[in-house]
Amino acid sequence: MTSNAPLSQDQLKALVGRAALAYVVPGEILGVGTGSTVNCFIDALAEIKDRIPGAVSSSEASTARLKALGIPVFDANAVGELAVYVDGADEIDGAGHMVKGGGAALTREKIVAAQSRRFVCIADASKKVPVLGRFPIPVEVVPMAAQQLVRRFAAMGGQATLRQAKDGSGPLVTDNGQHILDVAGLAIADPLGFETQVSQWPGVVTVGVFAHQRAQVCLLGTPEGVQTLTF
Ligand SMILES: O=C(CO)[C@H](O)[C@H](O)COP(=O)(O)O
Repeated sequence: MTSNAPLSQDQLKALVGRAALAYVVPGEILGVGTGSTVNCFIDALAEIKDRIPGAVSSSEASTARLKALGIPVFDANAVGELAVYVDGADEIDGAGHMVKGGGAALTREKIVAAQSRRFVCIADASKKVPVLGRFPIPVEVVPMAAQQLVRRFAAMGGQATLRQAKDGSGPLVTDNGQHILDVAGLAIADPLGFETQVSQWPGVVTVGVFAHQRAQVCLLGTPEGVQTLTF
């Protein structure tokens, strides 16, 4: 018996996670992002792990999942340029610019993306937006600069809040020992300019707008199946 029920968000994530296998280059180490969509990709990747030497990971969480599935994880400093980087996004616009960092892994994600020739973004269709900024922009910051940066964002019309740990223990601490500001209320008309400007503010480690490291391909999970966007 077949069902005509629309695919759930989880099913769409699984669909694009599997579709990304087509971009894995046999014999080459690949870069792996972070998040629930990437978890689907990692699970699918395990089925073809004999075809790749391993991965460079963008977070402790992805490293643990890769290793648990028997996929070797390499130090970014031990390898050269990567052919492909597969990661999710919180938002993606029509030019492949993204907002990332909902999972707090933005700094290592941007580093691995910068080490890779091609960024393949995997996302369900709800992530596609005309203009970035509906999702509050994550910014990883050095803790002592947090309130100074809250004021800087306020001056440009944004409301920045310090992200809290889910266990109620206080501010969330990233894999790099830093904090995250989530900046609401900004419509990012010029992603490249915004990323360039905010990256220069003292205390900013990484801004979660990925314009310099934009996607070249997006596999978007839609009710009609996987839509491939190229930028
Ligand atoms: O940037 C990220 C983590 O820092 C993720 O890619 C982004 O938050 C999307 O996650 P998900 O696939 O769970 O929706």
